[in-house]
Amino acid sequence: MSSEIPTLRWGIIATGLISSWFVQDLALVRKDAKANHVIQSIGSSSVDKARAFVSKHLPGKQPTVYGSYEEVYRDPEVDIVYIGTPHAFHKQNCLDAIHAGKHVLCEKPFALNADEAKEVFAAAKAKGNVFVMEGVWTRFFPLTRTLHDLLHRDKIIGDVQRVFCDFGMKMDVAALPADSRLKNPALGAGSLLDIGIYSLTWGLLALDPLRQAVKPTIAATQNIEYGIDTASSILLQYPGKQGILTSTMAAKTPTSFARIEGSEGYIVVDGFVASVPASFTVHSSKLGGTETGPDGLQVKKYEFERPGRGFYWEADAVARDIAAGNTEDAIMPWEETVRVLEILDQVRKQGGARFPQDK
Ligand SMILES: NC(=O)C1=CN([C@@H]2O[C@H](COP(=O)(O)OP(=O)(O)OC[C@H]3O[C@@H](n4cnc5c(N)ncnc54)[C@H](OP(=O)(O)O)[C@@H]3O)[C@@H](O)[C@H]2O)C=CC1
Ligand SMILES: O=C1OC[C@@H](O)[C@H](O)[C@H]1O
Repeated sequence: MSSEIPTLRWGIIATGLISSWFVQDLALVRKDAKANHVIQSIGSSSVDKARAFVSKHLPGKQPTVYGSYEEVYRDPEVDIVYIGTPHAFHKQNCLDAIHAGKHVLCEKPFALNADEAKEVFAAAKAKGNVFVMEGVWTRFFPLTRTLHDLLHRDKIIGDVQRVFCDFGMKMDVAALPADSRLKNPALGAGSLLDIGIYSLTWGLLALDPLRQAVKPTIAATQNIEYGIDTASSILLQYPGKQGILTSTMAAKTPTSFARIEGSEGYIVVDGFVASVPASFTVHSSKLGGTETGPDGLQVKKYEFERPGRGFYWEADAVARDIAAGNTEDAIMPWEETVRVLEILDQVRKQGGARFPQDK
């Protein structure tokens, strides 16, 4: 790769909440940017929606606007398609973009189940030379990378033994319209794929980040209401270590936390706003500092700045991968997307949440 930072031209499909967050972040001026991001075109179910999206979220910019997704796939000025549609459309959107020869960054969850994800990756492999990644943005945060290194490179709390993680949102499912992406099973609704995926992500990052351990034993239970899981609890059992990973759409107030326990201490990840933590605190006999907590362990808090929301970290990684000729990213490779979806499939099998698209 040359010393110049790469430029990537994005075609955005769908003009909902996440697409607005994504483009706002990519439009930020950053002094430490690792790539230039150009919002080249916007595709929506209606050209008026696309125009309104641009004037609201990209003032002063003039991307090409389309009243369909197909025109984005066909746009020769677009290098990569960002997919911000509801879960149930991800597979077909990915296949269509790949078929047109575009790189793809697809929002989480990558697909409804592991079979769908494998179908997309097979298509990408057959096409050759297209980069595809699931946008699990929190994996790319400096906070997450630092936590990963402290846990696994420095073994700052010794051997990881247990992980607790909860993500609770107040979504008032009863009041949502039947066609909401958060309520309609045909759109992939439910707590598990929408927010439980984050709890599972923290669990896997702590317990088995490199997919080296044997596959875990899974025990799971789900509240099924309105035909979807409104709450899910997962127990992941690895030899000598376990994760307790939960999600609910019925929290009284939004709650999120993660606590990772090891043989020499523990780490509390906190300051969450929805899926995003602000800091973590290490309590350990291995810190080498002087400040100690009531439990006699040394204590160190790690805090992180996050201008905007933080989508540019995953976008920069994607741009650098593409410039380097990679078809997968090392932090979120295809195998990891499949591992996560296989666990989610197993949880739904035990818990009872079904999508019409499941075989
Ligand atoms: N990384 C993160 O923090 C977050 C990720 N997400 C993920 O982003 C994706 C989209 O979520 P979000 O932006 O909240 O969803 P929204 O409901 O806000 O937007 C979805 C958009 O998809 C398009 N769409 C196409 N078909 C349908 C349909 N049948 N019903 C509804 N919308 C449709 C519409 O855009 P148009 O009419 O322009 O085509 C719509 O605006 C999901 O995969 C979700 O999990 C969501 C929130 C946060
Ligand atoms: O990814 C997400 O994180 C935040 C939630 O509000 C949202 O529903 C979900 O898709």
